[in-house]
Amino acid sequence: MDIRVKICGLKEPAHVAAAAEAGAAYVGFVFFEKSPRNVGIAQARDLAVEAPVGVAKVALTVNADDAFLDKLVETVPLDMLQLHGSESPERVAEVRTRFGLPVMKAIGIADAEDVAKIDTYGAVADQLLVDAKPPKTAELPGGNGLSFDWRLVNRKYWPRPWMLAGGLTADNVAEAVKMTGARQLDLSSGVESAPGVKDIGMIRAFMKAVENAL
Ligand SMILES: O=C(O)c1ccccc1NCC(=O)[C@H](O)[C@H](O)COP(=O)(O)O
Repeated sequence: MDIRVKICGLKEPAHVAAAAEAGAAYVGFVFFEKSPRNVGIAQARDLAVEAPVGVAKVALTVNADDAFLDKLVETVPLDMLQLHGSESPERVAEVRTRFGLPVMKAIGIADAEDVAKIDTYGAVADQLLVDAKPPKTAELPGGNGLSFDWRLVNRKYWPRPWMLAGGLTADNVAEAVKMTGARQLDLSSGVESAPGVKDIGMIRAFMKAVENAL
């Protein structure tokens, strides 16, 4: 079984193309103004329209309201919405119904109590993103290049497809897959030469490391 990879925080068509060419199944666009990876709706539209056929285009939003999501889904050809804020299970269900796209809910993990939340969101989301919980001092609610203790999700089963995220790199991905059993992975910082600056060589190296991880 192949591992499916999502490369998040892409801002340039060449990086979207390189991710797809290297075998990424998903590409992610970040809508969060404080992020060095932030894109506007018009920019995301151009990236999505030019994306190679077959790669799934995911929009990452943080506690977005209906007006923003209306504009987003009307303008950008998307395959999935990723909710990366403190959206409640009720809000996840509402977004799923209202916008007619599969919804992936990110859950930040620092301890076993956080792991229990995955079951709650598993009842309402199409996919789950199991990510490191951001430190209280972090500016960003995700994309901080930090891993959590992978033993917390070792041999867990959830009734929804899930992705492992948080601090993945070409150097640690084999161990991450071995410890967690993840079959989908999501990363951003691990393929960047500086915050928000994707590196095609690092994208290729990560995808190669994933191929060798199984
Ligand atoms: O990447 C951002 O800047 C960002 C901003 C606001 C919310 C979430 C954000 N990123 C989430 C991700 O890119 C990934 O889902 C994940 O957290 C992995 O990030 P990384 O640890 O950098 O590989």
